[in-house]
Amino acid sequence: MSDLPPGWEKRSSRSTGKDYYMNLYTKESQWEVPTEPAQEKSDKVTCSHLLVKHRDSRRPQNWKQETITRSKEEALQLLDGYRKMIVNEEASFAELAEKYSDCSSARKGGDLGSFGPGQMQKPFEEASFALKVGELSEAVSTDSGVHIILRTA
Ligand SMILES: O=C(O)CN(Cc1ccccc1)C(=O)c1nc(-c2ccccc2)[nH]c1C(=O)O
Repeated sequence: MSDLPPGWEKRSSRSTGKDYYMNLYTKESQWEVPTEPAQEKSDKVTCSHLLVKHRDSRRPQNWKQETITRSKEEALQLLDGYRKMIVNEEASFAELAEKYSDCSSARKGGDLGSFGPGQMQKPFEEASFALKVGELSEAVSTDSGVHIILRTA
């Protein structure tokens, strides 16, 4: 089968038997074969993230006013579990970010909107700009904590 862009997979409709395509990360589905977006040189990306803070985070407190005492190792293990649930389609990115992210963007399912170079901490920016649309990052560490990032546009 021809390669599909990251996150997409081919399904066949139970009712009509027709093939359709589902994006595992964004949960969108469509009849047309998804193609790589035109490689426009836009200097912005749109991302969502799930932040797990730890006791060495610059501000070890979350939007629920809880003080964070977990170690970085524990934070990475938690994050790995969330990433597996998303990739295995046990939950959507937005659901887990809303429930578990220590960032105030949790209330928006982790959505950060669009940003250009120079706006985010360097490790976060580099990871975000390396993602294709629909792609989910591995764990990324910043002064705020550890993150997984989903590029949505
Ligand atoms: O790093 C710090 O000294 C404190 N911060 C920065 C911050 C604090 C409140 C709102 C937004 C950003 C955070 O810890 C933080 N960083 C983020 C963050 C980091 C990278 C990308 C997007 C958000 N969110 C938060 C948060 O509490 O909600």
